[in-house]
Amino acid sequence: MEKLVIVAIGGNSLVRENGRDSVNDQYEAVCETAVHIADMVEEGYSVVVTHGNGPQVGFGLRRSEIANELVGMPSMPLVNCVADTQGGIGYQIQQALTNEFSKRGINKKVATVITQVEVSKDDPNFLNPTKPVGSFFTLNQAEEMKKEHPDWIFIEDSGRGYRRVVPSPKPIDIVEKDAIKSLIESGFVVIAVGGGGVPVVKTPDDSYMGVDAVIDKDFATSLLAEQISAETLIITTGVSRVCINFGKPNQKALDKISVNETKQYVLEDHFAKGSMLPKIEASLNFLENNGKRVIITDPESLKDAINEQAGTHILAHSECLKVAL
Ligand SMILES: Nc1ncnc2c1ncn2[C@@H]1O[C@H](COP(=O)(O)OP(=O)(O)O)[C@@H](O)[C@H]1O
Ligand SMILES: NC(=O)OP(=O)(O)O
Repeated sequence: MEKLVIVAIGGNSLVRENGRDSVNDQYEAVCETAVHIADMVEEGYSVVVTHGNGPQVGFGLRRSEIANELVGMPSMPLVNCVADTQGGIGYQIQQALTNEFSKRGINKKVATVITQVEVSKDDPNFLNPTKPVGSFFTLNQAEEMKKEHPDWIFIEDSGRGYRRVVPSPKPIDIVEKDAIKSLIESGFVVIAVGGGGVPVVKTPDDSYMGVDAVIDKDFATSLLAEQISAETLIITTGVSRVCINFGKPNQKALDKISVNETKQYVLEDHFAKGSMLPKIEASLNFLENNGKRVIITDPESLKDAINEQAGTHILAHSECLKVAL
């Protein structure tokens, strides 16, 4: 039986630096990541892919706002912007993987599942927006924009600039989990919970209804990993390893750490809110709910990382004991 691995692709890792952030540039980045995912499939892993949408959902929301401001087009609710990014990025990953598999003669089919993710309507995060979306701005630019749009909230994002934030409730259930499981069991490489999933709440008559928010894809990925009993959770992002003292002269990259060490680093405030902290919290959730190992790395290091030659590895307690023996 193939080992089940879930790989989360960061939304920022698909947006190129130096302004190369068109849809075509993003497809190029997706194709590069597809090469590394195909390497893992060739090594015999059963792979589920999830992805972020932080930059892309912000771009979509802004496009809709500008069209509304300039020509009065009806604006697009945030929840629909999320669904659009799930379809748009899922399409690119699906095509890139299908082409890569065909080029290498890998006999695997790919399917993207439009995934609704249930959240609680009473989640306190609706009142305290924390999820950065869209472009990065200077402090001056953010202050100018705030004059025009007093209701927008900006935060500083890991030394990279200022970004708008939107509410980010915690995921509590993956509505399409059974469909995802069936596809995995039938041998598909499945792409799911894109952009953290389309956020929905249960109504009093037990129906689902979309809500305006962006779920953190690391939390949604960790929940999906738990619900499909994945062995390994891999989070790819812009750095090859997680660091302590990040961005300081005494920055140190982490290679292999235990759950307890990780918790200690969280208490010491080593991981930035809205960027690295959710990845770490999602990793701890997974490991405390029967997950075996988490790897955080950049897409280029995927193959080496799964063979323990790269990345930051966070190990469940029992796995640490195995390493020590
Ligand atoms: N302690 C840390 N170690 C490594 N990177 C960190 C740390 N704290 C913050 N970061 C930043 O967080 C980024 C990852 O968050 P982000 O770009 O928001 O994720 P995503 O790739 O999911 O879009 C890294 O590329 C790095 O710039
Ligand atoms: N939805 C989400 O968490 O996206 P990013 O990973 O791009 O921030």
